[in-house]
Amino acid sequence: MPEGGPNGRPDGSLEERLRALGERRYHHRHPFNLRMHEGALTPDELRRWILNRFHYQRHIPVKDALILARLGTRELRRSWIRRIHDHDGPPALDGPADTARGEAPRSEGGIERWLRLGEAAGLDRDLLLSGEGVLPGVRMAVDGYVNFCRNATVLEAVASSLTELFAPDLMATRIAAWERHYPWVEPEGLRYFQVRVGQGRRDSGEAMDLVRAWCGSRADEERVLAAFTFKCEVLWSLLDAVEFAGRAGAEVHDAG
Ligand SMILES: O=C(O)c1cc(C(=O)O)c2c(n1)C(=O)C(=O)c1cc(C(=O)O)[nH]c1-2
Repeated sequence: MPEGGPNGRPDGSLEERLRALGERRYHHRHPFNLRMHEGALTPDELRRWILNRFHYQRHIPVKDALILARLGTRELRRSWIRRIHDHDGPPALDGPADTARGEAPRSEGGIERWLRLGEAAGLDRDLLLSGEGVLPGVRMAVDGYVNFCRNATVLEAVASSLTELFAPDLMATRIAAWERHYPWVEPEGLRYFQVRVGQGRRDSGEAMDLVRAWCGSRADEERVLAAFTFKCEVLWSLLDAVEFAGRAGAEVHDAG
């Protein structure tokens, strides 16, 4: 695990470099997102995005568990574990009784809210849970992210979450665009994004503090920027796959 400690450079510099990189490479610029915001997506395209993004969502707590296992102190683990609860829902205090019925508890968490987003757009939760219709390129992108968090240094793994510096603003744009252009999606479905705006700000702030404290050299900063770039490419590839499926061969891999 990297040593903590100040890096002797102005605090803003690394964050400024990350923000400049994200301005160019984050998926807010992807043509699929631009079409989403303009209101140009068909219902099938929007549903395809929701279904494929669910594959990403359900792997976020998996990659966070991989990071958690590699954090070296109680304090860091106590803080990071919150991310898993945010997605999977709060801990099941009554233990196995909660899951003895063989079904996941329905207490709220991001995964449950995403399933409700699917339902609000007309997608059955069992379809999302089945994984049917997830595009090959999306599987590759998500595998890439999980494996990165498994194999890279913990500094790089945490740095790869820093795309979340940009997610809250993108989600605010998305909420406004969906209310305006896709009123057929029941408003309850937007709750995932409404809750996530605050969580994303908090999580990216926490990750930025850790990365700043752990960067001991210019070479570390370059590793952080490379990890961030890699994650931008994960998000970009995911949307490439969704976009392309709409143009060719959609019937092969499409849920509908
Ligand atoms: O909808 C989006 O544009 C978007 C982007 C990102 C991101 O930038 O990684 C995340 C999320 N959403 C998200 O919902 C989420 O829970 C999340 C966790 C993480 C992460 O890397 O730990 N990124 C993101």
